[in-house]
Amino acid sequence: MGEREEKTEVNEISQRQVSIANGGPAHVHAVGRRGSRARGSTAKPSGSEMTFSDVCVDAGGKRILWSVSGKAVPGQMLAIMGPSGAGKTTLLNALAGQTPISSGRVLVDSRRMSKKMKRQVSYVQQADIFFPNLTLRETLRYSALIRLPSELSIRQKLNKVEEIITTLRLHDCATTRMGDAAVRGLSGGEKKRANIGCELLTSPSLILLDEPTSGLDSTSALSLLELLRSQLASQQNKTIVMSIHQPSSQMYYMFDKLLLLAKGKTAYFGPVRQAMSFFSSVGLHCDLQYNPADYMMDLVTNDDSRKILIGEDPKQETRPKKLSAWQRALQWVRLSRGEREGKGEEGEVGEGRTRGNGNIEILEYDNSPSLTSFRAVSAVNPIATSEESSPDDITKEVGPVTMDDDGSETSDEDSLVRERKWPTSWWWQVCVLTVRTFRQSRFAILSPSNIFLAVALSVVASLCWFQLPETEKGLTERFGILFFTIIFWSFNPLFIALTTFPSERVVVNKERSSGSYHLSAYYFAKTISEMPLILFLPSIYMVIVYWAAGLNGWSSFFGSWFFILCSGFMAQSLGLFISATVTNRSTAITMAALCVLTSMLLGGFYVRALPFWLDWAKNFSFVTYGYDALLQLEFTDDRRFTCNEVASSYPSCNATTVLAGYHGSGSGGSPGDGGVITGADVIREYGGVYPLYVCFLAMLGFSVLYRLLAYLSLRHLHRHAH
Ligand SMILES: Nc1ncnc2c1ncn2[C@@H]1O[C@H](COP(=O)(O)OP(=O)(O)OP(=O)(O)O)[C@@H](O)[C@H]1O
Repeated sequence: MGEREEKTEVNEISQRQVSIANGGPAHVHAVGRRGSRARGSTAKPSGSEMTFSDVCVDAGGKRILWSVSGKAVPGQMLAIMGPSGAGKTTLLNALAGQTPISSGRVLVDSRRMSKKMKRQVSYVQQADIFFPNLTLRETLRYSALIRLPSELSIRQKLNKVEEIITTLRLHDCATTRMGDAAVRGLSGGEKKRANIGCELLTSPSLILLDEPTSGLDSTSALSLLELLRSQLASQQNKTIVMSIHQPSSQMYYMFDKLLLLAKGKTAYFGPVRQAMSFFSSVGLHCDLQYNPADYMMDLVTNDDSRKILIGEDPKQETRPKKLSAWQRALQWVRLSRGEREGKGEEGEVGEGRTRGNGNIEILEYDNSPSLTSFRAVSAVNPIATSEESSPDDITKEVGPVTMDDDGSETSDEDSLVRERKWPTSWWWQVCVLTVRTFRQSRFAILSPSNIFLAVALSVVASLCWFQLPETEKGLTERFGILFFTIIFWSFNPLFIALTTFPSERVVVNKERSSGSYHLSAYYFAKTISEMPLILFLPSIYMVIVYWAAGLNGWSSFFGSWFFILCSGFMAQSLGLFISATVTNRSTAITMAALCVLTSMLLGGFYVRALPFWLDWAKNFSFVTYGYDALLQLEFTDDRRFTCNEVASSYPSCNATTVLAGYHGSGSGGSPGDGGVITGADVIREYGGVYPLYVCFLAMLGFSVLYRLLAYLSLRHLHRHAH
């Protein structure tokens, strides 16, 4: 490609991205443009046309979807209906590219969905997954800042958010927190609209929604559907595909097309208004008073009618397949079309058996309605009308498809729709995510309960170890307070990470699956933003307890503070690693408890003399380095501890005998200085395994290692999930 052509393409892409974001009538992005071109129209901004043919999905060792086909076109709403377990969510996941399909094709504007194209398809999942502590406006703003292309100014992005808030009538709750089970926030309906709003930010050409009305009262459900119909489908000409359980008749007739599923198979696909005629034509008559959606649900849950519709046969794996009413109707259309067009051999139509041309298989009609019913079906069914396509024709409509370098099929116009891989730069993502994570995490880390815990334990510790004397009693008590401090400020960040990260990971997975940002940007932002937060509570503790206990002066205070923070950072990193690797929460807690208790045992307080073959293990305890550093900072060379009590009983008092009294062990040791033990004596006997700088480097090294492993684990899990 020449330089000039390249520039033109870059310009096109920039304009397209800006227009995508603006979502105004002037926006004609390449996908839509191609779709429009295909239909010979360029005037209207266009959604994307989605066709799926013979989609089969297997999971857990069984087939969940069986050759499901359909088509959704711009400006229309396609409803996917079916009883619980029919495969609606599985189909939507497959259409959104989040579940691999075993066979068949999903095409958007005649191209198979590549990673880049996934960004033009918005998928509003059933669960409303948000950060509970952010307000609705904050949620939309951060999403806009990251997901809208960098060609737009911040002001334009924020304006887009306000537009969405207005469109979805969310003004009244814009400053309300999203909330979750623990924190009250937006109502169910508001959350649904917020969920849709987040996806609308990027002005997608195709919107997939999984049961957006579930959990809503009938008025809210109707108003949500009206909004989707009028604002998105009619005004903005978007393509909407939505699964829905049991709509009222008013809601039902808002859809253009219906795909009815039963046990993973197609029971009907076509215009909603012709569905009832189709069912009548195969002998399934409906009382006019009946809500059509309710009636269809009855049909696909009733064994007899379902057999007619999907040709269910328990032994179908081994016996020649019975064909469903739908398949037979389809075959009839193919056959009659072949006859009309005079292609190939003329098909023979028999009472119980049909033999067709090259395209038509041998069919068995078992207990089936007569062929005349199928003629009737063809008269009412969209598959037989000229302007609509049957699922079988869907693949034929698609132009030549070739393979892209990323392994996805692409057509010759693909170069026009090459999107930049990420809408914003890595650094921009880090900046926005840092602010967002800070705002979200401050509620989790600095929650009232965590603040209360820190203050309460500071007070209790201060009372227990108030103004420790510089005697042998104070000396041994100092071991206790230092060990308690290091353990407390390791446990706390570790368990905060364990309890908060799993829910955060769900949101990140959702955002990452729509290609919003780099995982590394999120992870880097998380590390930076949480640093000041994890420093805050230990700082309160240190200020209170250190001086209340009368520990070793200013320089040791700052040193100890620093090492407590390092220890907290290291423990948080370990917590992240565990919760990123072990997705089951109770297993993660068990793992964490194992790590913590083992580290405590090996940390140098409970067991002074490990067996020689286990001595190396203390290097992997996350308590060892922090405790060792605190001992060295407390027992500096200039400290003097008067040991009169011990000296009166044991005239040859030395550091070993005093400390042995505390620890219940001790052997030999250097002679003391009469009744005085120095800090140097203590360190020589019981601390100072590693110099301070080694303690620091070890803690830093372990923190980086745990974080790196957590990152790799997250990346692996994300790739595995998608
Ligand atoms: N990973 C999986 N392993 C095994 N079975 C699965 C898996 N995913 C889905 N299924 C099964 O596939 C069927 C269809 O599930 P799906 O969630 O698509 O149904 P649905 O129509 O969306 O149901 P609902 O309306 O209750 O949400 C169900 O019987 C479900 O148990």
